Amino acid sequence: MAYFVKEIYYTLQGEGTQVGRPAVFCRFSRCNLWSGRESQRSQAVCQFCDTDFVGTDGPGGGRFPTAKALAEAVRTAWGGDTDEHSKPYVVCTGGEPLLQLDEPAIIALHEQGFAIGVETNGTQKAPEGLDWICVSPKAAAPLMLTRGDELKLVYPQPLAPPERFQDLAFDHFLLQPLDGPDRDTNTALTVDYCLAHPQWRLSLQTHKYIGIR
Ligand SMILES: C[S@@+](CC[C@H](N)C(=O)[O-])C[C@H]1O[C@@H](n2cnc3c(N)ncnc32)[C@H](O)[C@@H]1O
Ligand SMILES: Nc1nc2[nH]cc(C(=O)O)c2c(=O)[nH]1
Ligand code: SF4
Ligand SMILES: [Mg+2]
Repeated sequence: MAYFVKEIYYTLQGEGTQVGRPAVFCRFSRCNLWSGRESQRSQAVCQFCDTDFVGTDGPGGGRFPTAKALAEAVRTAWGGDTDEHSKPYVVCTGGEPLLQLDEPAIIALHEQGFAIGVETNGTQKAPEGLDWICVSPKAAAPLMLTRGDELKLVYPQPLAPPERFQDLAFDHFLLQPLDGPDRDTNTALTVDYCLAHPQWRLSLQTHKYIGIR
């Protein structure tokens, strides 16, 4: 199977429990909850997306004909050491990565020495072998993935309050302020919710504050 990838680049994980960890970001094209076209945002199931995932024209992006070719491109983006002190890490995101990320890709990435994280909207089943699963539920989308390593809810979503997710089988529960024109207000609301409900921790999108991607 061929893989369609918007961009592949090396940066720091900006969000969630693994914040600050060097990682190759492999951003798959396409999402099942929005076409990616601005003209269709207001009709989309997920309307707050902060990401361009359309096409394959970003840095390091392209159509990769095989899992091996994809994994080699990820390895090239890592560049540096792969000794026992610096096991390489890839974050598969998108778009919705679980529309494309399959077991052959996971095997090929493991063969290149990578631990594999995924950022998913939780509407698809996850293939075997992932090392870190971050689920970020969207209010209007059915949640299929009800277990994983972290649940990272964008807050506030009036139709998806944190109470709906607090008993699911995740090790970490995070609230991430909804970015957009009301980011500061949403950050204050998120702080208040975490203070009142200490099961939840604040996840800031740190890369946006320090000007990295
Ligand atoms: C662009 S999504 C791609 C992965 C997957 N489709 C998902 O939604 O989880 C990556 C992360 O950014 C979050 N995100 C997207 N738009 C956001 C926004 N406007 N404010 C805060 N977080 C946002 C998503 O909830 C998700 O955790
Ligand atoms: N630095 C950085 N960290 C991230 N963590 C999750 C991201 C995503 O878009 O999935 C993201 C991103 O876009 N950039
Ligand atoms: S599900 Fe993820 S990639 Fe898809 S539109 Fe929403 S935030 Fe963007
Ligand atoms: Mg992002």
